[in-house]
Amino acid sequence: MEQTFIMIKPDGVQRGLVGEIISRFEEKGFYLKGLKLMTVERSFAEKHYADLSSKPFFSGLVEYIISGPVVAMVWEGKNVVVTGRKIIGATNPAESAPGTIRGDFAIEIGRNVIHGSDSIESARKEIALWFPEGIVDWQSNLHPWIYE
Ligand SMILES: Nc1ncnc2c1ncn2[C@@H]1O[C@H](COP(=O)(O)OP(=O)(O)OP(=O)(O)O)[C@@H](O)[C@H]1O
Repeated sequence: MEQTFIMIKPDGVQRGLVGEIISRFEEKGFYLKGLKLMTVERSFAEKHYADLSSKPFFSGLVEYIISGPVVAMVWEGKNVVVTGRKIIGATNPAESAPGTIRGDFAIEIGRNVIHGSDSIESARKEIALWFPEGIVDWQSNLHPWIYE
């Protein structure tokens, strides 16, 4: 089934939003397949955000991501990449709808609490980068209650 990479950024961890964010994905019906709290090196953050290296905010973005621990996760489910982005909300919290994570918990684009892969291909690359050891293989007993 489809998988996505979700990262709770340092502000989300510092602000005690880890449980709330995990709950939103769990309650939707997605399955948690990988989870770890970690700090990342500058070079690792630069690799994760390599596509944005030419942007003027790139160095500030990297400083932000390495400023404290992050929670790296893999979530699985039907359409989880697109639906995960909807749960997260628009990149700029000023434009994120209420009810989304950024709409409910963030004000500034540079402190927007959470990252989610923007395509199936990005998800594949990001999961390989963040979980080189692989992820846990398990199936939820709730599956028939969530899927037709
Ligand atoms: N103009 C900006 N100023 C400061 N930070 C920015 C700006 N634009 C984007 N960012 C930061 O860079 C991150 C990556 O930007 P991108 O355009 O890939 O948005 P996104 O895909 O919604 O976010 P993410 O990749 O974190 O899920 C944003 O989440 C935000 O933290």
